Amino acid sequence: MTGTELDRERAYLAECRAAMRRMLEDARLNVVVGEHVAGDRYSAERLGRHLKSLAKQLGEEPDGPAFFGRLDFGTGEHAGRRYYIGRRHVSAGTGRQPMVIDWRAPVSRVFYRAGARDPQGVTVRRRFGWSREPVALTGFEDEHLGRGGDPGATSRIVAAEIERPRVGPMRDIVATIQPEQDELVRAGLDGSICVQGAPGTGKTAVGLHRAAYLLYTHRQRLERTGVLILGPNQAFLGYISAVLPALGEVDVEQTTVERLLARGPLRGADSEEAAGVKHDARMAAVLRRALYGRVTAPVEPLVVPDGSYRWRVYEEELRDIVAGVLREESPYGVGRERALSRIVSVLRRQAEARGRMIDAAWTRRMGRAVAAHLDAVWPAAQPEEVLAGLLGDPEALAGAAEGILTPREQSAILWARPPRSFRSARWSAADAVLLDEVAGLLERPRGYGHVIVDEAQDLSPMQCRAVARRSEHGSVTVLGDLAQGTAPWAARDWRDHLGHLGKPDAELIALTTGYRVPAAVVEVANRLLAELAVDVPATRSFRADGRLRVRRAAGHGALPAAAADAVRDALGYEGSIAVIAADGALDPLTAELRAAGIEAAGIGDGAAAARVTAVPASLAKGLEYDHVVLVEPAEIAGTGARGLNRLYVALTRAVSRLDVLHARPLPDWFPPPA
Ligand SMILES: Nc1ncnc2c1ncn2[C@@H]1O[C@H](COP(=O)(O)OP(=O)(O)OP(=O)(O)O)[C@@H](O)[C@H]1O
Repeated sequence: MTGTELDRERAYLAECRAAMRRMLEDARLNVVVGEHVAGDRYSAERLGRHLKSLAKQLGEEPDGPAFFGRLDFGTGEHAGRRYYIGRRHVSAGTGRQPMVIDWRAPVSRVFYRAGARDPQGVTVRRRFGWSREPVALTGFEDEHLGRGGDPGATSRIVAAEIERPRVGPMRDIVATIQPEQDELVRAGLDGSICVQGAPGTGKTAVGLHRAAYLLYTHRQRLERTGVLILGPNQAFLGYISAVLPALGEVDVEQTTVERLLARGPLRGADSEEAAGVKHDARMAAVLRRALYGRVTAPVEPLVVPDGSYRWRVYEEELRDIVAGVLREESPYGVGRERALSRIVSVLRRQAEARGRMIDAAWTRRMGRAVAAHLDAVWPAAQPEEVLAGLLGDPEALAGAAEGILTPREQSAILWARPPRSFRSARWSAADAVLLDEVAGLLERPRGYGHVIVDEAQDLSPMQCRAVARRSEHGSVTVLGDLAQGTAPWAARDWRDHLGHLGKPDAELIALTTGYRVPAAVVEVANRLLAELAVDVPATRSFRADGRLRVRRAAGHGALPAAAADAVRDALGYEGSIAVIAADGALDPLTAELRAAGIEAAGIGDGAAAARVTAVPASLAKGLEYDHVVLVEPAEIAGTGARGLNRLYVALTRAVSRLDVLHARPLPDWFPPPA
C-alpha cells in the first residue's frame, strides 16, 4: 500500500468531515427555522423532531468513520464513476454527486454483492480499515474484481472485524455484511420471509439491518404504519438496543411479546400443564365459541315509543339482521355496532314513512333504545370478563370447549377458586395471551407495516396469533432456529409456525455460516444438533481461530474453584466473559466466585459495563461473550424436556474461547478432550 494513496484517502476523509460539519450547521439552522415556519403544530413537531435527530446524529459523528468502502466502476451504468460507501449519506451540496453514499442506497448493493465471478461493473472494491480509539483511518485493502481476482479469498479486514473480541452491547455490521445476509436485508417489503439460522449466522444482525433498510427505502409508508421488533427478553433487547440508533433509526419500537400484550399486572401462575393448554392454538376456537356463544337469536320484537308513535321491529327481521352481521365475520364489537345501526335504519325508514322529523338527537335516542334491547341479544363484552366467565365456570368452559379440549385439559385450566369478580382475577402470563386473543375478537388491534420477530421458534401458537393480528396488513421477518427452541411449545416445523403467524407462504431461507462461534466449538454443537430431532442443516464456521477446553473437576464441590480458575485465565485476554450454568446452580456458584475474589454482575444489572457476567442458561439466548465458562453441561441438559436445546444455546455463545467444566460425566456425543 502506498503512503501517498493512503494520504489521498485521508485528505478525502478530511473533506467529508468538513462537509458533514456543513450539513450539521445547516441542520441546526433548519431546526431554528423549522420551529418558526412550519404551518401547524403537528408538522412543526415532526419537522423539528426530524431535524433535531439529524443534527444529533451528525453532531455525534463528524469525526467518526465517514466511509468503509469504495467502488470504482469500469463498465455498465456507472462506468468511470467512483463512490464511497458509508453509514450515512454525506452531501457535497445541491446538484453534486454525494461525497459518501448511504449503505442502503441501490448502488451500495453492489458493494456487498459483487464478486470475482460477477463483478457487476466494478473494477476495484476497496475496504477501509479503521482504529476505534482514537477513530482513525489506518489502511485499505483492494480487490481487483475486474481482473478476475481470487474467488475464494477472504478479506483480512472482514476477517478481523468478524473475529474481533466482543465488549459491551451489539454493534452494527454494515461494513461487512455478507452476500447471503445482504439478500435478506434488502428483500422487498411486500413479501414475508423466515430465516432459519444456525447460531451466530447473523439472524439478529440481519433483522436489525433489514429494519434500517426498509425504513430508508419505504420511509413514508413505514413512518405512517410503523416497524416493530420483538425479542425474547429485556436482557436481549438491552443488548441489541444500540444498533438501530447507530444506523440513524430511532423510531423503531423494540419490545417483547409479553410487553406488547400487557393489559395490567400479572400476579397469577399456571401449572406447566395449564400453560401448555392455554398456549395451544385450539384455545382460539374455544374463545371464539365462548364469545360468539353470547349472541342469541332475538325472541321478542323491539318496540320503541316515540311521542305518539310506537316503532316496531319484529323478531324475524331482527334475526335476519343479526344473522347477516354474523356472516360478515367482522370483529365482535364492530358487529354489535353494525347490528345496532341497521336496526336504527329500520326504525328511521318507518319514521320517515310517517313524515317524522329525523335529526341527530332522534338518532341518538333510538340508538339508546336499540342498545338496551341488543344487550340481551348481542351483549357488550370485555376480554377480562369473557375469560373469567370461562376459567371460573366449569359448565361454561365445557360448553365452549366441547370437542376441542379433553375433560382433563379443561380441568387443568379451570380456576380452583374463582375470584369474586373478574376485576380481582390474578392473571398469569398465559392468560395475557388469551386476553389478547379475546381483545382481538372484539376489535382489531393496531397493525404495523412490518414486524420483525427474533427467536421466533420460542413463540407459542397463541403468541404467534397475537403477532399475526398486528401484521395482518403488513409483512413479517421471522428469525429463529428450531434447534434453539427451549419453550415447552417451541416450534418443530416452520411451515406450521408460519401458519400461526398468518404468513403460511413466507419464503423460508436457511443461513448456515456462523460468524460467532469458532470451528472447534461448532464441531461440538453440530454433534449435539444431531441429537435434537429437528430438521435443520448443520453450521459451518467462518472462523478457524478460537479455542475449546474441557476440564473435569474432582466432584461437584470442586466446580466453583475450577470456574474461578477459568475466569482468572479469561481475564488475561481482551473481551467479555460469561459464566453460564443451570439456573438453579448459578446463585451459589456466583457466591463462591465472589468469595474467591471474582465479582460477576447479574445479567440485568448494567452487565454491559462489567467484564464478567453470570448468565443463567435460560437467559443466554441471543447473547454472546468473548469467553464463556460453561459449568456442568449435564445439569443444563437435565432441566426439563428441552434441556438439550438449552445446552445447545449455552454452547454456542462463545466468540473466541469456550471452557467446559464438568464433574458429572460428559454425554456420549461430546468429543473426548484433546
Ligand atoms: N457479516 C458480518 N460481519 C461481522 N460480524 C458479523 C456478521 N454477521 C454476523 N456477525 C456477528 O456475529 C455475531 C452473531 O450474530 P447474531 O447475534 O446476529 O447471530 P444469530 O444468528 O442471531 O445468533 P443466535 O441464533 O446464536 O442468537 C454477532 O456478533 C454479529 O455482529
